Amino acid sequence: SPEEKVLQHGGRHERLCKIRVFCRIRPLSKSEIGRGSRIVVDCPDDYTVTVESSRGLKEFQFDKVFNSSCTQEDIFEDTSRLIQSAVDGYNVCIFAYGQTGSGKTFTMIGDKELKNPGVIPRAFQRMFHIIEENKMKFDFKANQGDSRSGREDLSEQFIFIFTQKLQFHMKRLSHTISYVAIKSTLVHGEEIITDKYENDKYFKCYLSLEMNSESSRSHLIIGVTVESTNHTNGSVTYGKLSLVDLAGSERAAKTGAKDEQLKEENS
Ligand SMILES: Nc1ncnc2c1ncn2[C@@H]1O[C@H](COP(=O)(O)OP(=O)(O)OP(=O)(O)O)[C@@H](O)[C@H]1O
Repeated sequence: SPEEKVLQHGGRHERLCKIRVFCRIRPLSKSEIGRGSRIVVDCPDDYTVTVESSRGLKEFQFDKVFNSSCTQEDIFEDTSRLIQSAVDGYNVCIFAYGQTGSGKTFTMIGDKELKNPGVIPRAFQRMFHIIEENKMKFDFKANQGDSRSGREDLSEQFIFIFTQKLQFHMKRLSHTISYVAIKSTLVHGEEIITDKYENDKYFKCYLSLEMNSESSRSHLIIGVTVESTNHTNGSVTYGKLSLVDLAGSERAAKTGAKDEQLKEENS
């Protein structure tokens, strides 16, 4: 809880509780250009977005606005210090929210070929870098479900694999997965990968829907807990990094999602 952290960290309360909201504007896609669509969003400065609507120009304020020419590097530059914060014992959550096709998956994961990797693979690269630099030991496993909540644990909906070159691959899993645990150990730059999962019926993350031919109608939540031991005084701190690519925020009726897909999307 914030109170506990205040006691632990004294005056750093503000930093611990701070929420920052960024807005990213994506460029028009080829199909939008083909349909003759035009841009109705503008950012007059780094903090303001204006949107043309039937009731006039609407203005919104953000902590930062990234215009359509901003790169994946630009986005990560502004979030990367949070990775160090997680290693330092803070709880950090980065999530993407927006309607289908707005660019959440592109921002968080990247394009399919990973030529333009997004926040998640970059975050892991940065984390491995910090770990290697500090000669730390890395223990990595998927979160376990919280049986008290009575809900299916969303963090069980993923599987991620690191190759020896620390490349990042990921597959979204259906919520029917009963248990997933991936463990990866990195000691002094040498990586050992062990993985284990019961029920390997994962399915491809891209599902075709009425609003977006490549829509991912599931939430993706990756949680990493970082345990750091101070070898001078033996104190142990825990930081948590949660990286989330939410399902589209539009009304379900518009998407055509049904049954299991709809259940997963609503959770
Ligand atoms: N900043 C960007 N630059 C270039 N292409 C982009 C950008 N953002 C998104 N795209 C492209 O736009 C398309 C839709 O983006 P994306 O799949 O990330 O949307 P989404 O918000 O995750 O949608 P859904 O909620 O349905 O999963 C993709 O083909 C993606 O590659």
